[in-house]
Amino acid sequence: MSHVPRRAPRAGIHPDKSKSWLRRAWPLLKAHRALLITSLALSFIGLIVQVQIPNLVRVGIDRALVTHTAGLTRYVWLIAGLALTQGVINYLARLYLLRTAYELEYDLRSIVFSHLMRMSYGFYDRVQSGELMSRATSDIRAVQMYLTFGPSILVQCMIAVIAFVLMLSINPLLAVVAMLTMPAVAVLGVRMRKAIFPVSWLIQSRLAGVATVVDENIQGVRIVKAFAAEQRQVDTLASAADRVRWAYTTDARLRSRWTPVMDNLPRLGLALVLLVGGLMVLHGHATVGTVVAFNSYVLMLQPPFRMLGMIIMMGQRAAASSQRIYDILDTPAEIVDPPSLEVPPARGDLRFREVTFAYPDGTAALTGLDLHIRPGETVALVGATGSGKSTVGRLAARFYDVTGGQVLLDGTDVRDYPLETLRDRVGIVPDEPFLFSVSLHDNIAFGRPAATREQVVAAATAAGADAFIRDLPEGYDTVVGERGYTLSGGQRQRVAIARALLVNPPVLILDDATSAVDVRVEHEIHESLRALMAGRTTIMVAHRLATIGLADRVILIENGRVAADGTHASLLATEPRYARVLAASSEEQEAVA
Ligand SMILES: Nc1ncnc2c1ncn2[C@@H]1O[C@H](COP(=O)(O)OP(=O)(O)OP(=O)(O)O)[C@@H](O)[C@H]1O
Repeated sequence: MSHVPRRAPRAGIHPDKSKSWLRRAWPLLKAHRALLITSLALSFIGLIVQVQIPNLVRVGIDRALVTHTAGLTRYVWLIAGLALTQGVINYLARLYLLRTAYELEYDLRSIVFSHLMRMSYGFYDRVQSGELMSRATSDIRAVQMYLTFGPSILVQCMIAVIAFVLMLSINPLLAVVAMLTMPAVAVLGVRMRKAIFPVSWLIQSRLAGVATVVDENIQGVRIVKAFAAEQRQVDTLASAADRVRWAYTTDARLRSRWTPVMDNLPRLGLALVLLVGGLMVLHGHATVGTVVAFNSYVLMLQPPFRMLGMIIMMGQRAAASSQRIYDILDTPAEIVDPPSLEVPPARGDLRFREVTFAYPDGTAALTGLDLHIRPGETVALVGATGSGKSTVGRLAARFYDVTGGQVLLDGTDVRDYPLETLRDRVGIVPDEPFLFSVSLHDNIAFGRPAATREQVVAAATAAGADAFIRDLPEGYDTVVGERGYTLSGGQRQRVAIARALLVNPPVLILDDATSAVDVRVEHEIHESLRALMAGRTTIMVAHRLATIGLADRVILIENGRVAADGTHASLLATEPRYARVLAASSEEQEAVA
């Protein structure tokens, strides 16, 4: 996998939960202050320049056109020059603001994603992946928008103060008249946003609903077809799409009601200025240039007032979004590195001592499990469905921590190993392996990205994957996964085994990892495993007799503890429960076949 050098986030979120959301985000904002402040300062300077333009128009009209005391071109050039300057300044201000926004977004995304990667199995058991995706995208965007565009809008509002002061110095009465419509613009702007905003939320969540329906039905299209449920699923989509349509129509109705109001307020302002200003001109209390200039001010000042409503809503949304992001960041990783980093040399001795374990939702899975697996042993775990076999592997790799008792690897509690070392020593191949949408080489080298092609091929050969990979159009460079070549279940399992083998762990856990491979290939895999890695401790969660036959020892698990322990032959002879479990699982397999 190619590794792009990345920059670490410049700062984090303040860990103190009692602080307000903005104060917690402050370190992040502070880390980017140079860019943000430059952008705000530039936009402030740009606004000062902008405010000068109507004033120059006023002086130009009065002197060049009314009193003929100055030349016209001079003002034209001055105004053009100011407009150009303002354009350049605004260009830079906007560029820096957007850069700040995307830098912030990058940091937030890195912080959230790194945290998600640290979270343990228990966390992912509890949360919904769709919800996490939304937090990782729209919530981050909402916070970023407010943190950067919020200050920028506030700076734009300052234009109002500057312009008002300037207007007061020119004509106090007309200045007040020009500002008359502003409170109405601000109040109506807030009302408009309040009316429209909930509908925008609704649109977002309903669009997400449609996306989920589409996504699930495309992922599960084989099931839909198997049950000839196409029409029903189309109906499900239609009703989700109908909800989106309703939300959009409501949004359109609200917008078409509000937009004319908001658009006409400036015209009302213009009319007022023309009325009062015009009367003043007629009575000699104001100049024509003043009326023209004040018209420009009215038009210039309304947008920032309109945006006040937006900034309030953006603030509310950002507060809610930040809370959801903080909820993730405030969830501590349950499985973390221990303080002491002394570890014994790897031998592959695994011992479960009085282990009890319940999943985070309270389901008891292990209830006093005692088991010792010696270095180099191959052990099959056999038991009824739900008896706790997979859980044994998950605790050995410390995906979860035991509720009681201890899991010892080479005499040391797994909780005393640095996680990276532990995962190097305990390799686990799940029954439903996940492949990334990258090449087979990169999928196999996932745990050892620096591995050479020879090492990857050796691992694939041991896992019985080399032959079929070579037959693929692009061999090891074939891209698999969602957007690539589709492998069969058994082929995927072999790739996953190769991936675990490349790390060369002293303890290998095959959690039903060969269930989709036919018995002959399974035998080949185990033969090559045996030859290649004599001395490796292997635990197999096994249902098939053929798999069990490969084990030195069989452990019968019942209700989360060891019910019997011995060779296949001895258990078959002495343990009726073992015979019953085998009979049940072979019946199950026949039913599946
Ligand atoms: N992530 C989880 N959250 C909550 N309960 C779980 C979780 N995984 C497993 N369990 C429960 O823990 C118990 C033991 O599960 P485990 O997967 O270890 O059984 P198993 O023997 O491997 O079963 P199977 O042969 O069907 O794979 C079961 O009651 C199961 O429902």
